Amino acid sequence: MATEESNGGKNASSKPPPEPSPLRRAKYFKANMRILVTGGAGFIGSHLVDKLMENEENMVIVADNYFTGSKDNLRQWFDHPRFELIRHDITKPLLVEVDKIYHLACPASPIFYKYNAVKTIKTNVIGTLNMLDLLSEILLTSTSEVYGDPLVHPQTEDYWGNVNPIGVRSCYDEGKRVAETLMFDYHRQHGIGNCSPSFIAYVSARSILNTSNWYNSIKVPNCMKWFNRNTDRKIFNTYGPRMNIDDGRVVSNFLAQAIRDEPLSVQLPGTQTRSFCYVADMVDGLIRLMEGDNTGPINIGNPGEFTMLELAETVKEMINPAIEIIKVENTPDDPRQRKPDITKAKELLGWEPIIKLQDGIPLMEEDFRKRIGIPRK
Ligand SMILES: NC(=O)c1ccc[n+]([C@@H]2O[C@H](COP(=O)([O-])OP(=O)(O)OC[C@H]3O[C@@H](n4cnc5c(N)ncnc54)[C@H](O)[C@@H]3O)[C@@H](O)[C@H]2O)c1
Ligand SMILES: O=c1ccn([C@@H]2O[C@H](COP(=O)(O)OP(=O)(O)O[C@H]3OC[C@@H](O)[C@H](O)[C@H]3O)[C@@H](O)[C@H]2O)c(=O)[nH]1
Repeated sequence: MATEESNGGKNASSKPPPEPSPLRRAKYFKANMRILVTGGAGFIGSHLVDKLMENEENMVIVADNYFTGSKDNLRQWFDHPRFELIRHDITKPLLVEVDKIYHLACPASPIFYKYNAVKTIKTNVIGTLNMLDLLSEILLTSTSEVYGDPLVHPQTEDYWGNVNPIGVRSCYDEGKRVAETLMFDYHRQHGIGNCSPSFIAYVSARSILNTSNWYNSIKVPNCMKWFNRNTDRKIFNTYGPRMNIDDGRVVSNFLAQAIRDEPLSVQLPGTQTRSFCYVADMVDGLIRLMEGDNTGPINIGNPGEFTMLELAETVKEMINPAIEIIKVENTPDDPRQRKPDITKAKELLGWEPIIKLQDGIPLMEEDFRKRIGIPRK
């Protein structure tokens, strides 16, 4: 240890401050904004990664357990020096130092989220806690399902919803509601305002000290508060290329059925409505929210509203006019209507969707035909 004596009697404080390391000027040191995308191997996540990778200042880390996602969706980035892929289940803590988190990990198709309901709710609750404990700016992709079977139409962000807490969909919609609560409790308790880059050293220190136990056992210093600008976004039904062909959601089901010459299965009564947003519009909205100063929640979705029968007619007309439309049993608690009020997104983010359903379906059809292996006749 340097003493006054070993310093030749000089007071250490009279020394000039050390020069910053020359590494600070190195390309990757100064340029990169480290961004974690949980669920980045999934449908929306992989499109988000593509967009984030376009910015040379971003280093993108994906954490995914591949339950509904696939490495194939990220193949184009495997050897890229600004990209990392980690097989990781977010119900377990993850030690990474990042500046921003897009927190998407969660099965989104009703078939898959009901398959292991306990795991789904753990992903939403424990997984979100684990991500919040990284003390970074974080954006949660919540869902229009938090409005349940809505009694307010179209849905505004201040509507509290009409959700069955013990139904088969609860693992997802109640799970996301708890995730939203956690986001806002962390925000109120530990965080206000924007991320300040000058405090990055504290983020680094955290991962050495280990995450949640350390975090829970100390009084969070004021500087930590700057990191926790949590943003919450309620996503409405999204569609586009790279959806799992057997995903089970309505647009992917109808497209795959139409391409395979199978009848379109409209679940009863067929008059229930949804609003469909093309994935590129969705990704644009997510990035705008993260880059802006708003906390949310903010609805992101396309307000164009269709009954499922109308959707089936549209797909039939555009892809395969010869196929039949049949009615099949529905599942419990299916919301009867859903349409976002996007006034807040327009005013605060300058965002609104630009791709109409009629323009988005052919883009998705092209991708599905390639993967199913049935070209257009
Ligand atoms: N697509 C939509 O219409 C829609 C609508 C509302 C909200 N959202 C939300 O957007 C997000 C992405 O949806 P998507 O349509 O891309 O779904 P997706 O199923 O294609 O992607 C989810 C990804 O999360 C991963 N994942 C699931 N559980 C995980 C866990 N425990 N640990 C790590 N990774 C895990 C999956 O493997 C997958 O890659 C989800 O949070 C979903 O709730 C989607
Ligand atoms: O083959 C099908 C599949 C679904 N449907 C109907 O289509 C409607 C939409 O069903 P989906 O399974 O695509 O999606 P849901 O709107 O029920 O849930 C979705 O909501 C938003 C997101 O959080 C999730 O992506 C998903 O949970 C429902 O009314 C369903 O009954 C059909 O008519 N036929």
